[in-house]
Amino acid sequence: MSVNVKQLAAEKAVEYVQDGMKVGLGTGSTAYWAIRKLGERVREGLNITAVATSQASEDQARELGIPLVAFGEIDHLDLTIDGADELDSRLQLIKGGGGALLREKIVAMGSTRMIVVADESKAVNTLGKFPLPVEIVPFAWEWTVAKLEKLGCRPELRRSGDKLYRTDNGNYIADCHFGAIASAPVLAEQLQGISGVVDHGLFIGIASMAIIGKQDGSIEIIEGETDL
Ligand SMILES: O=C[C@H](O)[C@H](O)[C@H](O)COP(=O)(O)O
Repeated sequence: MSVNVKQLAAEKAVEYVQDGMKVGLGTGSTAYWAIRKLGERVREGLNITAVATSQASEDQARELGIPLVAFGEIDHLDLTIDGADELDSRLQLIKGGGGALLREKIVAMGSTRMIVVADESKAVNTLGKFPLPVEIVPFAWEWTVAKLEKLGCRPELRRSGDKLYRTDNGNYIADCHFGAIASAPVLAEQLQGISGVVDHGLFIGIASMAIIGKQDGSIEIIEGETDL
C-alpha cells in the first residue's frame, strides 16, 4: 500500500498545535492535509484561531469549522504550517508554486514559529531546480521581467489557460529559471532591489522546522536555530 507522504508530514506538524494558539494556515496540496487534520482536532475540542494564506485555504478552513480571525484583531501568530516547493538542510525554501508566496511570507514572518511540511522529493542540496516564483506588479511588467533576466535567469510569465495568471493580490508571477542558486540570501537581496517586484519565493531564516514525509513511512525532522 502506498503511503500518502504529504499527509504523513502534515499530520505530524499538527501535533505541535496546542490549545489557545493562533495558527497560520498554509497553501497547497500538503498544507491541505494539515488544515484537514486541524479541522478534525477542532471538532474534538481544540480551541484555536487561525488566519489563512490564500482564498483556497480560507474556504477549506471555513468549511471545516476552524475559527478564522481578521488580521486587525491579532498582532502575531504562534505557529504557521505550510508546504514548500524546495527546501535545503539549512531550512532555506522556495515557495510560491501555487502563487501564494506573498501572503505566505507575511503570515510566516508574523509567526513565532513556522513548520514546513513536505514530501521527500522537495528536499534538495541546492535550491533552484524549481523555477523561483517572483510576484510582480502588472504595471510595466515588461521592464521588471527584463531586470529579472539580467540577474541570470530565464523568466517565464505564469499563465492560467489563455490568460496571464493573477495572484490573490491581483499581481503576475514570473517563474524564474535560475538553475542552481549559489547564494539564496544574495539573490533575495538583488530581487528586493528591483522596483516592480512585490516579493519572491525565497524564504530564508523564516522556517523553524521541516517535517519531511518519506515513502517508507518514516519522517525526517530538520530543526532550525529557532527551536520549537
Ligand atoms: O504558493 C504555494 C505554496 O508556496 C505551496 O506551499 C507550495 O507551492 C507547495 O505546495 P504543495 O504542497 O502543493 O507542493
